[in-house]
Amino acid sequence: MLATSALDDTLIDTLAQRGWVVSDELISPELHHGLLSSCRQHWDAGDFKPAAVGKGKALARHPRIRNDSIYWIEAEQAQGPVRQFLDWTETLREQLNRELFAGLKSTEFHFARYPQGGVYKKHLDQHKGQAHRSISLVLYLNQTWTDDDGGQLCLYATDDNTRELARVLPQAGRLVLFRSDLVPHAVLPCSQTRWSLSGWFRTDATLLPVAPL
Ligand SMILES: O=C(O)CCC(=O)C(=O)O
Ligand SMILES: [Fe+2]
Repeated sequence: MLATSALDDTLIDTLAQRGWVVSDELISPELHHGLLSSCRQHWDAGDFKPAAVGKGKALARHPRIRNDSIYWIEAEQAQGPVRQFLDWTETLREQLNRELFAGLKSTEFHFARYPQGGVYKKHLDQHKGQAHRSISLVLYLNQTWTDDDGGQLCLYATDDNTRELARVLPQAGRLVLFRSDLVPHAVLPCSQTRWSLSGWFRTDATLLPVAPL
């Protein structure tokens, strides 16, 4: 398998029609191992910060809503597996623009670490009144994960956010794409440290100087 693959027609159609899609085939084991190493190096270097919720003046830590820590990837300095991943997301952005929606202009990605007991309560990734985040991407990095470890990503219906559509186990190399504006989702409590790489395809070209989610 190549280190990374393009989305095939089925994945593209599913994303277009259903608003979310899961694939275990897009990122090679070598690449997600490399990303996990890089993620852990940033953790060991003390680069992660507790994640906040909200925006602008309302931005604050709410550990009962989410208690992960994140490290925003600096694209200009990215090397090795991170560079390879970011280059792939550029190809993906072009593919999504070509085959689905025009107008994805930029991306942003962070590593995330949920401690034991980590959660992220139900939310949408698009801030109210700000349509910049269009497609969300999550790639799971733990090498082993079983049902007993919890930490599933729960996806809910757009028209009824109490109706659960799927529970995605955060297994190594599994990648989820979903509409940031339409798919409510939550991270269920996990019982081992949970590592991931997540980010957004945006419809604006440059990031506003605000702290993201
Ligand atoms: O890690 C996940 O499964 C989802 C994380 C999430 O919802 C977010 O960072 O906005
Ligand atoms: Fe989210």
